[in-house]
Parts: sequence; C-alpha cells; structure tokens
Amino acid sequence: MEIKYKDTAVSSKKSFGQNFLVDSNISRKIVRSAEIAEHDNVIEIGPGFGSLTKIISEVMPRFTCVELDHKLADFISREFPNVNLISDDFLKVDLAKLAETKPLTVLGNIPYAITSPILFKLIENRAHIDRAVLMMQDEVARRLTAEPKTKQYGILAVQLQAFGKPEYLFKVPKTVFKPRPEVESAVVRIDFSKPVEIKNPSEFQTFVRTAFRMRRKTLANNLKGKYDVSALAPEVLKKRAEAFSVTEFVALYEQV
Ligand SMILES: C[S@@+](CC[C@H](N)C(=O)[O-])C[C@H]1O[C@@H](n2cnc3c(N)ncnc32)[C@H](O)[C@@H]1O
Repeated sequence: MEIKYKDTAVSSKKSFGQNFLVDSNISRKIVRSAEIAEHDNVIEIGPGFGSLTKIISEVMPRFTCVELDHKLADFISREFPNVNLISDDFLKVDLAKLAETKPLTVLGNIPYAITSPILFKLIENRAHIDRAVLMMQDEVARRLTAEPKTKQYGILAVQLQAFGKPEYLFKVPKTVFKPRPEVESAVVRIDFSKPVEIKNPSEFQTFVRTAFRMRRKTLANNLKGKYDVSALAPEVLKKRAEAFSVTEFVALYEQV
C-alpha cells in the first residue's frame, strides 16, 4: 500500500514495520506518558512521517531521531530541521555516545518485527537510559509486564523486570494506523532510572534463558549439567521457572 504525506510517498514495507499512526490524540497521549521536559535528552526510534516527532518538537527544540528508511529520513530532516537525524538502523546506534551529556529518554512507535532486539538493546544500555515509552504489539506488552505463574510470564518479563520497571499503560486499536496492522498494540513505559544490582548481568540473562529453556520442565531438568544446583533445595528444583518471582530468580542465580 502506498502511503503519501505532503511530498513524500512510501510503499509501506512490512519488513520495516511501517504502520503509521494517524490519530494525533494517541500521539499526544504517548508523548505525554514520557513526561518529557525541555532539558531531557530524547531519542525517537522510527519517526516515519513524524506523528510523534511533531508533538515532541513542541516540547523541545532539539532531539535525536533514528530512521532506517532513507525516504522517511529525508522527509524528517526537511520537516524538522532542528532534529539530529540519524539515517540508520537503531540496533546499530551507539547509545552510550548519545548519552554522554545525560541519560536518554527513548520514545517510539517501534517496528514490531524487531521488538525483542530493541528491548535487549535497551537492557544492555540501561546505564545510559532513564526511561522508555514504546508502542508495541499488545501481546508483547503483556509479556513484559506479566506476573509469575501466568502463561505470559517468561524470559522477557524476568529480564525487563530485573533490570527496569515496565508498566503497561494503555491499549491502542488497529483503526488508528495506516495501513492497519494485523495485531493489537499497546504502550509500555519502562523506568531504568533505579538500576538493580545483579552481579554479572549477562550471566544472569543466560541463567534466565536456561531456566526457561523448556517451559514444561522443572528447574532441575533445565539447569542439569549446566549449573551446580547442589545449594538449591529439592522442593525448589521441582518447580518450573514460571513459578519464581523476579526477586526469587535473582536469589536463585546467586546460589548456583
Ligand atoms: C510502526 S512505524 C512508526 C512510524 C511513526 N513513528 C508513527 O508512529 O507513525 C515504524 C518506523 O520505524 C522505521 N524503522 C524500521 N526499522 C527500523 C530500524 N531498524 N531502525 C530505525 N527505524 C526503523 C520504519 O521505517 C517506520 O518509520
């Protein structure tokens, strides 16, 4: 489907997750949720035709946008000459460098196909991020914020909740996008401002992935041969990974 706005037309690319938000009330609600102030260091992922960019620019004169589609990047730099436009893949951008003066506030109606890589990049760079407000697929938003012992609770929930504080804000209907996506959307806010102390965070991430390797299996089965579980009680080992809260997960990791 060709989407045209002002002098720019793109044939919406599914692989780039190009579903453009066409309801300015929702754009305003998303930007408001980030509570940005003029002195914040804001970065927007995938500005597209600028539905969020326009609202952000009403609050602050200068911020950064990262857009992979060259046509749209050109459009943004013409429409918003004060924006620091990076015409590249967000996954390749050096966030530490952009956060040299101040931790970042990340905003975006993100391409759904790369939601997980984006979230893992944010976790990895959490020291350089204050908060993020992101629109994503509703199902993923529910997984990030899921409670233990539910179907949605898994690797993403434990990692996001261990390193940040994700909060499900509101659902967004398909009807406010052009073209309409096949899935429902939702907006999530993740607070990274109070970092949790976990020794060797990347090993913790591997531990979480290993514990959830086969969801139906017990912790004993999933950790067998990979970790020394002798310090864990037999009744703990009999449970499945989904039974443990994030705090319990950190405690388990410190005992293996
Ligand atoms: C869901 S659309 C949102 C566009 C706009 N923010 C809106 O709300 O209407 C996602 C945007 O991200 C861009 N995009 C896709 N992959 C990207 C990547 N790896 N890095 C940066 N931008 C990307 C797309 O070209 C598109 O403009």
